[in-house]
This record gives sequence, structure tokens and C-alpha cells, in this order.
Amino acid sequence: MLYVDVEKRLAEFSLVVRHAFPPGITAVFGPSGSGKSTLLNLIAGLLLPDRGTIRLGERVFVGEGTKPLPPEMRRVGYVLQAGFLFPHMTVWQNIAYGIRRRIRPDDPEIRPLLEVTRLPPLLGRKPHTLSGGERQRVALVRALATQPDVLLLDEPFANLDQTLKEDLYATLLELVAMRPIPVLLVTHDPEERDRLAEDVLFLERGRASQNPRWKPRRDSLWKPHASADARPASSAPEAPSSSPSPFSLSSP
Ligand SMILES: Nc1ncnc2c1ncn2[C@@H]1O[C@H](COP(=O)(O)OP(=O)(O)OP(=O)(O)O)[C@@H](O)[C@H]1O
Repeated sequence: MLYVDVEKRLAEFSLVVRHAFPPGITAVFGPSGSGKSTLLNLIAGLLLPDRGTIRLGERVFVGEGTKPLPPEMRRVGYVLQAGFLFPHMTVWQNIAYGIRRRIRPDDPEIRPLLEVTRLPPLLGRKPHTLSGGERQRVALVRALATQPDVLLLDEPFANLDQTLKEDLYATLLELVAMRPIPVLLVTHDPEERDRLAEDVLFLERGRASQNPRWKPRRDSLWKPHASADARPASSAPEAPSSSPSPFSLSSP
């Protein structure tokens, strides 16, 4: 479980988020400029909060009285809208980059990722020869190949046509089923939110509220996964006063 309880002053308002993210996909949904990317950057360690705590289980990313964990030690995978790939490297070199040990496409932890995303025929290609959807598949595998404990997706499907999106939705869900970790999916698109998310964090001018009326839709694509038992009955920020706060650093 990823716990976020932070404040960050921005140009026109403060981002104030107090939320627990269980394994599975949580959509981070809100209008442009509401603080969605800032939240992801705080979790990734690219920005530091003015106050508060971010921790994954007992592993403190940032917290009062402790030195912030640098981004490279957080085990966070990050995929951006443009699906940035190094242009001079092949698909395989892009995927292997950032993994500290030598890996091969048929290594047992890599091969299933490549197969689900149908990348094996493309491994020798350079990014400029790929379609937008193929590039996003590479970016997803690259993020997951590092075996992250949290996956951050910042509008990874924007600017793709509907057929490609559908294809990538299915791929993402297969990947998440293979590695049940908290996944934060930033999106503007209510359809995408409702098809993919198990939970939604609504943001508006930096303020977060769980919409109590939001429920996964009947045609939602996600299926409860093995770790579903680990999900709390509700990931709403308010814990009953009789139980320890999920945000307390000393809680299990
Ligand atoms: N480092 C910063 N310092 C101060 N203000 C910032 C900083 N970065 C972003 N902002 C401002 O904070 C607000 C939130 O920006 P952010 O990029 O997080 O929004 P967003 O919801 O991701 O928007 P979009 O959907 O357009 O990408 C914006 O008003 C932005 O101008």
C-alpha cells in the first residue's frame, strides 16, 4: 500500500493530498492544472513536498525527520504521455537501459512482459520506426522491467486512436495482473477512468476528494486480482478513530 499525506505550495494554490493507494489501478482524475502531474512527481522524488509523508508500506520515501529517498532508490516506474525513448537506441536497448545487471530478452522476468506487449519482433527497431502505440508499449515494458514497486502513468494513452487505446488498456491490465502493485493513472478521460480504474482520486485545484458516488462500471475491464484481499474495505483517507491511522509511520 502506498500512503501519501503531503502538501506542496504551487503557483496559485497548494496541493493537499491524503490518500492510500492499494495494489491495482487508481485513476488520478481532474481538470488541467489541478495538480495531477505534481502528485506523481512528488511520489517519484522529482519534487519534494513542503510537508508530509510518502511511504510504501514501511519504506519511507519522504517524511519529517528523515532524509528523502532519492528517486533512483524508490523503485518507481514512470511512463509519460510522450513515452520518451532514447532515439539512438534500439527497442531492446531502451528496455535494458536502467537495469543494473545484464539481462536478455528470454530471462524469465522479462520474457512474459515482452510477450504480453507483443514486442519480440520489434526489439531491433529504432523508436522513430515505431507507431505511437508501439512506443507506448515499449515505455510500459521499460518501466516494468525494473521491477518497480509503484507504477506512475501520466496520460500514457493520450493522442492515440481509440483502437490502439483499447489494445493498450487490455495490455496494461494483463501487466498489472502479473505484478499487482499500486498503479496511479493520470487521465482527463472519464471513459478511460471508468474502464480501467478500481478507485479514483478526484483532484480540483490541488484538493483531493474521493467521490463517494463513483463505482467501477459494469463494463470495467479490470478483474479482482490475487492481492484483492489486501485492499482495505475503503481507501478513503479517514480511518475509524479506534484503529491506527494508515498514515501513521508506526502503523503496520
Ligand atoms: N514547480 C512548480 N512550482 C509552482 N507551481 C507549479 C509547479 N509545477 C506546476 N505548477 C503549477 O501547479 C499547478 C498544477 O500543475 P500540474 O502540472 O500538476 O497539473 P496537471 O493536473 O497535471 O495538469 P495537466 O492535466 O494540464 O497536465 C498548475 O497551476 C501549474 O502551473
